[in-house]
Amino acid sequence: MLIIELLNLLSRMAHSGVHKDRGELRIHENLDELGTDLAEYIAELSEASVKERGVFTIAISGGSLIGLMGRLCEAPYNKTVDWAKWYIFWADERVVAKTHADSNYKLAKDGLLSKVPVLPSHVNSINDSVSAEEAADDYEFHVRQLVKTRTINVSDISDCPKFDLILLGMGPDGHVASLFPNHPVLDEKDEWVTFITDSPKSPPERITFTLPVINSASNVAVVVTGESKAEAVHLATDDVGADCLSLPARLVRPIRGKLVWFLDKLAASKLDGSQFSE
Ligand SMILES: O=C1O[C@H](COP(=O)(O)O)[C@@H](O)[C@H](O)[C@H]1O
Repeated sequence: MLIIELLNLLSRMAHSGVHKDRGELRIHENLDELGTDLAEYIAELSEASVKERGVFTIAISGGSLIGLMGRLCEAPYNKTVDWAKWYIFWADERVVAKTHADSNYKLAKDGLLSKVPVLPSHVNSINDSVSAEEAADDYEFHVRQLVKTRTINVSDISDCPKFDLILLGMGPDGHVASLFPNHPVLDEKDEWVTFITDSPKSPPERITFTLPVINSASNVAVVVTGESKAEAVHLATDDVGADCLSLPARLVRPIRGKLVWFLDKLAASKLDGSQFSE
């Protein structure tokens, strides 16, 4: 068993690298390998957090990420992960009913949460019966209560929540959570959760964690697949011109935490390539 784990690790390391402060890049041959590595990564962080603090606070996103987390619902993880210790949050949510096809909650419920024994009271979804502004305020208030009781850890350098793990996807335009290119919310410094009513991607009304919260997490993973996102991956992680420095995905830089990019070969196809060894 140990030898197999070592071989797996070596094969993974052959396609990974660390790019200065823009994080670790893990490049996978296909979606299957990416899904396996992602499940193992999440399970390891869960185990470490539960050991250290008795809980695991994880914020998820919507989109393709949820399907890529599917391995967690299978053996061994469905049995070995301490699901009762998980507290689940959303890094962003669309302001629609929880039963709506666009709801990130519904996506996660159908694809993941209904298949594992998480406690319903630990699933921290948004209030879907109020305006976007109120939903953001409510969600921030709720997160503040859980920081006060230290269910969610607190940053060592600010009053920000320090989630054990924030999982992000990325759009072809470089957006993460519901932080879109050139949007004023990228400059938000005080709020933990904010709202937008003009999302360039439907639906227009959303709430989102702000960059200070994302960058205060202990661990952030950005999970990106497909050729349509290759250019944005390059702009977010390679040495590029000053005009790309404000791409939302490039602004993800945990201050004290660890950043890992999970990529398939297609998403990695436009990387400069000099920063990782084959
Ligand atoms: O609208 C959103 O898009 C991003 C990216 O989605 P993907 O399907 O291209 O992976 C997602 O991470 C975010 O949570 C969602 O609201």
